[in-house]
Amino acid sequence: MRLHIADHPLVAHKLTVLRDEGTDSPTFRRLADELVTLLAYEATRDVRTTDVAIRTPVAATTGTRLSSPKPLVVPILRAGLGMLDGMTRLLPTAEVGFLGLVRDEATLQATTYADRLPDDLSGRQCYVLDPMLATGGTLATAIRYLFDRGADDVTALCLLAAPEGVEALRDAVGDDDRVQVVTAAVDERLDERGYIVPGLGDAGDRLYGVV
Ligand SMILES: O=P(O)(O)OC[C@H]1O[C@H](OP(=O)(O)OP(=O)(O)O)[C@H](O)[C@@H]1O
Ligand SMILES: O=c1cc[nH]c(=O)[nH]1
Ligand SMILES: [Mg+2]
Repeated sequence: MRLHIADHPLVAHKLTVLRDEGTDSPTFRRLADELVTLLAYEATRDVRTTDVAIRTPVAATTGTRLSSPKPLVVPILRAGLGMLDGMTRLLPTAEVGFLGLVRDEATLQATTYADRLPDDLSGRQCYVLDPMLATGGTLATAIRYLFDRGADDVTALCLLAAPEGVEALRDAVGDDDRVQVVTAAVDERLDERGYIVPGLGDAGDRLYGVV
């Protein structure tokens, strides 16, 4: 598994406002959207492209366009939805599949409650959107789903990760280079409730309200 931590002052600035408990929901949504666009720039570095012949007003030249089949973007409901617009702004031709997972706050086990993905993902590059990589259970389940359906590679975009979650994911996927995690930061640790410290709290609640 490859891990990329976006190291950029704009990312650090936006993340700081996102973490602040005084940041209201509309601002949180806007910043999550902006941050994912910055992460998407790094996350799509290996997106497949094809050469294409074009003419500029001056000369003939060879350009680049995204290859087929189209990339698949998979937001993990609920909180991953807050990253979808920012991602599709950069990848407007991508298709979108949905996975709904919720973590039991007592056992920290993730269960799947929604699956609207194509059955066959052979040849597809997949981009999973989930703001929080905490224990890693949710992301490990999502990645397994995608590979079980034949995905070629899976890149996860996370706003924040815990070291424990990164290690757990490494244990789950091993040295499989087809898996990449791109995150704005790896924080200090998980607390006893499985929350990222210092983190930003419950991403879904901050985006959409407490359930
Ligand atoms: O790494 P893990 O320990 O599995 O935890 C991370 C998951 O927890 C949160 O989802 P939550 O279960 O709160 O659902 P929500 O997005 O609907 O709020 C978060 O959005 C991740 O999906
Ligand atoms: O810190 C955390 C951990 C899991 N899920 C969240 O939304 N936040
Ligand atoms: Mg939540």
